[in-house]
Amino acid sequence: MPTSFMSARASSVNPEMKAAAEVMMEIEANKPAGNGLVVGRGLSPLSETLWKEKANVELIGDVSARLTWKDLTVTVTVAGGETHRVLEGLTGFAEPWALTALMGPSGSGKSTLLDALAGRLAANAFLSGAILLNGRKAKLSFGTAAYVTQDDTLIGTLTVREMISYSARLRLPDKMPREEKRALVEGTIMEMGLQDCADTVIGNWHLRGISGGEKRRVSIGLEILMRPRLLFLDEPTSGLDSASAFFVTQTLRGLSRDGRTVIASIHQPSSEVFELFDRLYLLSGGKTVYFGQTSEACEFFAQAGFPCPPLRNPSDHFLRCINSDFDKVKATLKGSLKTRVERSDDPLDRMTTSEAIRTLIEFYNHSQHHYSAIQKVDEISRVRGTVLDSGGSQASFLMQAFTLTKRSFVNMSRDFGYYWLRLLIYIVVTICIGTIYLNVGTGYTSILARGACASFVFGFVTFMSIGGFPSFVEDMKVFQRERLNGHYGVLAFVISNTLSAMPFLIMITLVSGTLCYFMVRLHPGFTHYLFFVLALYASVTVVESLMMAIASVVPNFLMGIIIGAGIQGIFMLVSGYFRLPNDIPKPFWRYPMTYISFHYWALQGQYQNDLRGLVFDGQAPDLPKIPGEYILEHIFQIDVNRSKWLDLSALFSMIVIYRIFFFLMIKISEDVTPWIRGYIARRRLQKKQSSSTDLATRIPSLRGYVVAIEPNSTSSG
Ligand SMILES: Nc1ncnc2c1ncn2[C@@H]1O[C@H](COP(=O)(O)OP(=O)(O)OP(=O)(O)O)[C@@H](O)[C@H]1O
Repeated sequence: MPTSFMSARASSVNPEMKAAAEVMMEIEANKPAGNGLVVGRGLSPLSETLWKEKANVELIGDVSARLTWKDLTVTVTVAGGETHRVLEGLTGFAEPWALTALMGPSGSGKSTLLDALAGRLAANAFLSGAILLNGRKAKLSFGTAAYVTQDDTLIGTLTVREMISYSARLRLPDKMPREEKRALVEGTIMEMGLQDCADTVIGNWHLRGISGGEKRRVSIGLEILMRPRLLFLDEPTSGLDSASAFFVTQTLRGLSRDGRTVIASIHQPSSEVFELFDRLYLLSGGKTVYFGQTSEACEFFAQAGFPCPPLRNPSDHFLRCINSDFDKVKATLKGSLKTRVERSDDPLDRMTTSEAIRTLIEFYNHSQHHYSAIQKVDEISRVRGTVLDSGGSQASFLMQAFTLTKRSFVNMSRDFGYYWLRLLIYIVVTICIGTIYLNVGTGYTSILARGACASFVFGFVTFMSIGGFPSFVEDMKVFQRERLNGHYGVLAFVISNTLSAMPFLIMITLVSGTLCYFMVRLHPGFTHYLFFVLALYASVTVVESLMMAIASVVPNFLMGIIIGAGIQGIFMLVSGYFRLPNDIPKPFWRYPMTYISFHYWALQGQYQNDLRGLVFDGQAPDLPKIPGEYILEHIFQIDVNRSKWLDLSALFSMIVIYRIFFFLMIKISEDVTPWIRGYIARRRLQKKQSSSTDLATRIPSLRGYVVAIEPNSTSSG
């Protein structure tokens, strides 16, 4: 038997091992296809039974995902440093061949539980407890698990088919024939019932596109395309009509029947949809009300004293029993409904929902469901299964970079606001510059006019690139969703983002630069024209790169624009126009700020490009002519020994530096930030534990509680 498929830490001929070997032989028979795409069905229900009997063995080769969580508690820090427990001591599991529903009233913690399981908690949340995948601690983001979040972050200018096709090309192996890829895409479109809108654009602020429910189905389709081993869905049926909700849930059930592990939070399923779920996890106020077979939930509620009335949808009944948000309204109406309440045999009419929830939680904690959940979690956790590799992209780096560049280019070319409106504004503004400085000449006053014109072009015209920021923020949102689901790497994104914008930036700067150059009649000669256009292109690209780097840190478009504008304002101040270079206060403003400012390099280069070699009139007709070199050195205080091409190189280097910075910011937020947050969370927990130990030493009766807050803790994120 190949060692990659089996590693047993038990003696060679014990019965456990024999059974495990039988399991592995079956896995071997269901081995994934040779193209590397995991299409195997995992273990059959027969093997599943065998697997259940295993314990304390290492089971390698079974590519299905068994997720367990034990004593999971999530605490968030709210305003004023107060902490608030969102989830409290949850224990449960999710297995292949079973579709698990997470249900509960709004605010009960469904999304938080999914986020915690998927390793995507917010920065102010930290968790304690153990989450294990196949008996091991695992990082579930970046492709190991797929997650369909509540928001549909899609590219509005693409059609449904294009969106799914690009996604397929980004993730499927390069070697897979086009026909097969197309078949997968079409299959997904069919599964999600999107045939009728497959060629309709998704829609954005200026394009009316598909409906909200269709967007939801596209989001789900994008994730089920690769048949992930572990799939989380946050309210996949919200916004869908009952028929669509049924078919979508049926697809998810089909996926689970294929050996995948699927957990979905769901709000208000119809009885038909509800029956499609195998296991139900009911939450209220962050606590478990019920976890067990869906088919046994009604009996559980009946035993707890809350039988589901005939002809009522069980899920409606459960949610009515555990939603305490309207207790106050009920209390107010109690007087007017007195007679009805007295005659009613509904227990909920005779107690508040908070009381009902307390009763149910208490009942669950002492129920067989709870004990068997704990037993099952221990059983699954003991078996150390396969370390699931990232189920993300199987496409090569080049394929990812090429597809992303193409997709981004198509998106930009269709986005009116992104480039076309900007191109129009650039043309209008440069025509204004051209008419104001028309044929500037070489008179005495033109010296100042040329300086002012260059300063306006490299200061304000480049500043207008900030207008692309809202689109960058949208790009970043799509990137974050796709990246967390492992669709492609950071480098491929940064490269594609740089390349795809190039044609538009060249077009914008070529058109506006040419208009400005010839209308103002700057220093004649092709190299002078080329330098001017290249410096303009480099400056606009630096601003784009700077804004993209800001978008990676500040994903809010208003804050991003304010920060970007502030940075550019500071750069302009030290560019050498508003204050001459030698007069800029030292050391901070002169060094390093002038050298960091791209305006400084652009202006220095353009001054040289424009003035060197020209001769200007003196202040009066009888005064001698002034050579450009003299103006450069003595009026604009420019180092004439430095080549203007060096200034241009500095500008191009800045593009590279900002792009590297952009790359690093993403990597830091992915790798370093969670580590720091984890460290802080551990420190906080340790502090809490030591203060509890102090208390317990002083008050012996508290000792038992100290043990209760010592579960092995993991950091958030
Ligand atoms: N990072 C956070 N900071 C502050 N509060 C939070 C945070 N995350 C969750 N909460 C709070 O925890 C509670 C549970 O939120 P969660 O989004 O998990 O609920 P939900 O059951 O998914 O609700 P819905 O069905 O409305 O989406 C809410 O009261 C929410 O405000």
